[in-house]
Amino acid sequence: MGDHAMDDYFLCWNVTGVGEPCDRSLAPPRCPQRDPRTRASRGLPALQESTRGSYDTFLHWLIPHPFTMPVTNQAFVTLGTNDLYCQGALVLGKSLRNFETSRQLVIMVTSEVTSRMRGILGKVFDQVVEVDVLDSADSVRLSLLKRPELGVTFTKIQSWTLTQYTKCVYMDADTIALCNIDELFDREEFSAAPDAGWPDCFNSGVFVFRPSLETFRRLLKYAEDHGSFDGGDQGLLNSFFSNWATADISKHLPFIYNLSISSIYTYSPAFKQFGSEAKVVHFIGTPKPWNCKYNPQTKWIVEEEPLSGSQHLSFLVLWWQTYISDILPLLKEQQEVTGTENKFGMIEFHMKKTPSLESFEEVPEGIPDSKLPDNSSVQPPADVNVQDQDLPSQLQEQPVNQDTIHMGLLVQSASELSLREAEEKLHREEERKKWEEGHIDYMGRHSFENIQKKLDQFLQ
Ligand SMILES: O=c1ccn([C@@H]2O[C@H](COP(=O)(O)OP(=O)(O)O[C@H]3O[C@H](CO)[C@@H](O)[C@H](O)[C@H]3O)[C@@H](O)[C@H]2O)c(=O)[nH]1
Ligand SMILES: [Mn+2]
Repeated sequence: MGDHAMDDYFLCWNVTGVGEPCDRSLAPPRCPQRDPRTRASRGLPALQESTRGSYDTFLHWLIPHPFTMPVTNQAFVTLGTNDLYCQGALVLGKSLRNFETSRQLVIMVTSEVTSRMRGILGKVFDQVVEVDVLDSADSVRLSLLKRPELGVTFTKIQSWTLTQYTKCVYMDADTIALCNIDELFDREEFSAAPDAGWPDCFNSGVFVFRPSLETFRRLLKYAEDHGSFDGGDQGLLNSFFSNWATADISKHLPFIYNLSISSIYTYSPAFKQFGSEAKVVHFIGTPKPWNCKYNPQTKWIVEEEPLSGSQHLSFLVLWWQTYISDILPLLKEQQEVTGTENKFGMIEFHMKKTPSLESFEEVPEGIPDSKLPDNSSVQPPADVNVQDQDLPSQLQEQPVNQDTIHMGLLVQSASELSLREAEEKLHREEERKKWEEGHIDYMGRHSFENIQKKLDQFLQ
């Protein structure tokens, strides 16, 4: 346990008696756990009067609580080099917030991330830090992995420059937390979980590290001298922290902190046995959740090619439910702040088939509960064969947030959601606007050759 959190923890332990961990239900008033509205929205029972009046409660009100006291010198860190990956980062950030992390949330972005997206990221993350793109430019090795885009993941090593923090947990933008995972800060650099494909290597989607300019410099030098055996950051980091596999078992994070989605079907008995203990799911490889299509009516993934099993799909659905209940409202807020004429314009971009917008301008008051979207469970539609008991417990209950119901209704009326199409459409609109405003990229996208190519494609 690190730094400030340590003192607070011991204070609490001394007061409540050694051996008796703090009772979260007795947290001080500023703890959202005590707020009846938060409790109701998360499906928690209301606190009983008797627990409020006890001597212990009184002491807890006076003494900082270990679970809610912010630890400002430690952070969860993620990376988004474009608006699509940032959508993933938003879901990750919100999942950490929903489970009341006491650590700071930081996202590193690169120049390609739009100001619109940075504004939204600022609502979830404590810090949005611009970093330079580092690219391994190692197309030969990356093509072995069939993922040419992963060279850009070298940018991840910029995490070591965040020296305002003493310890950090890096998490890929394609991960989601299923519970509070602050205990990861008890670990030391360099801790990570085994990679499902080659368990003597760690997976670089979740790791504990200590920012240091010296380590950053050494990593850069190592990259220059040796490159990366897989072309991405994972190869580089595994070579750099090469004694991870053998030196210190405490630096092996349990697999449940980085449950690779692929292992659900490559070792399904293990998933059956241990899946309910999962704390972080990692949507490694493809497709990423934001590249899948989601149908809000059936509350299930639209399968264009058969995907890998219903448990896999359940996690994708969980991602989408978090997106719909926690991220879409932020997009709407942002829209209102920036005062764009079309109130639901941005939402429209997130729908494949959008019914007429007028019908959503006002959501009628007093809609019976039965008509409200039921976000309370992640279940496949009737024709999808999955046994309830096969699903991890986290997937069987999803909090309903009263504030998101309007948005839920909006989204429920769309037949399919696709973030990729949404972003592409938005990008095209922005390009058109730039062109109309006279910002023409004569040397690049709008060069004569490119325009000629487009015309040829069109005329074919
Ligand atoms: O265009 C991109 C690509 C990646 N990322 C970031 O880099 C991370 C890693 O990329 P991802 O597509 O998630 O890679 P994985 O499918 O998880 O593949 C593996 O291989 C990568 C390259 O070595 C490692 O970075 C991953 O941690 C490892 O799980 C993402 O989550 C993002 O945070 C971007 O921001 N933009
Ligand atoms: Mn990843």
